[in-house]
Amino acid sequence: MVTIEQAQKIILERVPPLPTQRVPLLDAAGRVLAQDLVTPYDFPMVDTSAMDGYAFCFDSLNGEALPVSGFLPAGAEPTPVRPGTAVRIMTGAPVPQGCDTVVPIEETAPDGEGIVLTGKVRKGSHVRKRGEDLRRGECVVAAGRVIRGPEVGMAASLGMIDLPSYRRAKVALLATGDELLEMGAPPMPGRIVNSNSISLAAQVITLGAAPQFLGIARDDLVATMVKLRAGLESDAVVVTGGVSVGDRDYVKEAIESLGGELLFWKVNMKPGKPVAFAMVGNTPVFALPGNPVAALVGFELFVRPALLKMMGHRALFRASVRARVTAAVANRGDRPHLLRGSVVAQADGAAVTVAAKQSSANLGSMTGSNALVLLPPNAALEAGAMVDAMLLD
Ligand SMILES: Nc1nc2c(c(=O)[nH]1)N[C@H]1C(S)=C(S)[C@@H](COP(=O)(O)OP(=O)(O)OC[C@H]3O[C@@H](n4cnc5c(N)ncnc54)[C@H](O)[C@@H]3O)O[C@H]1N2
Ligand code: MOO
Repeated sequence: MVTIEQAQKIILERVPPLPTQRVPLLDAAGRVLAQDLVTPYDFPMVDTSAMDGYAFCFDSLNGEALPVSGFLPAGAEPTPVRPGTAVRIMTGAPVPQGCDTVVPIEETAPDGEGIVLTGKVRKGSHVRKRGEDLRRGECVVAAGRVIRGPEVGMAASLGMIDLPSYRRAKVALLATGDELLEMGAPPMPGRIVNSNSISLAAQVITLGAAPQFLGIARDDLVATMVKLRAGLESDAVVVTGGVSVGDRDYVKEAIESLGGELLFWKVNMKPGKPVAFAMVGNTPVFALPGNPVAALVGFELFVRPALLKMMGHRALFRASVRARVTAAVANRGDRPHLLRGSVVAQADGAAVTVAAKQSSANLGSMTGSNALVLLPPNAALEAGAMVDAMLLD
């Protein structure tokens, strides 16, 4: 049996990064940038007005009214401006030759055919200088950053239509168990609906990866091997159920019969002790327990960091906050217990309320929760004690 940290280390040492590819900007959103994005241009490309106002040469001011010689909206071609005159200019228009200063409309007053300046003016004011925002050759987004709205916007502003990014992991999901019913079937005594595959698929999508459903394998070695082999076409396989010590738990045997290298089985934690991890060729295979909460907790701790690493992410683990428990909690078992709870921000810091029912078969302990609190064996905490709560969203 390994610890949570040992299991994570073994997994992260083995999972390979996925290939990178250039993809259209919208498809790149949510992926990780594979190469530094470098601007081939200065931005702004020319000195540009930052205000709707008037542009002129500061040194030609002589206290007299300035005749206005033209109008320059954004997008128009600028023509040179004679010293001692001003041009009406709009925000975003290039500052024309002969001008170095802009005053906003509100700081001027009309005077015959021209204007007078009503406020104090500084030379060069309200002009965004060429290269002030970005310098040619500068890295504007570093490799390893997650691509979001601002990053695709930046790429578009450089004239690009695609970005080099890591591939989305294709994650095959296999459920095992004779008791399982297909989704949509009414649950009945002794039979349960396969909820794990859809739960895990939703988590996979949230990470920016792509789920692929392998369906349900009956409790039979050959049936499990056939489905598992189909999953090896994907970038990773996640199996649920059939990984404990039961007479019909065939998952480990199926992995090994396909030539897989079993790297660990059983992690010292609750829920989710019977977790196995294997490499079958280059494909990581995660065998999670069938209990729905154990499967989701196993996904959080082991599958999520692995998929993130494969997809080029640098931050692989969830953030934690120090939080006050709102009621006494205890772990009477001999395994570290990951309690599901709900963290809220309060005036005096974060508080976490641990779900009342913590059975690993009870999805209800997770549906209302947004955090996991690790309680060591035999720990007993009073209300108000401080814990680390790992935030799940
Ligand atoms: N003698 C022992 N028995 C068990 C041990 C043990 O150490 N010794 N460990 C227990 C723990 S802890 C867990 S967790 C479970 C995990 O067992 P398996 O991974 O083999 O899972 P199954 O037995 O196939 O299923 C457990 C449970 O989960 C339900 N299930 C299975 N698949 C799904 C699915 N796709 N969707 C929803 N629910 C599913 C299944 O019906 C069972 O109720 O083993 C303990 N036993
Ligand atoms: O590890 Mo199991 O999830 O305690 O039931």
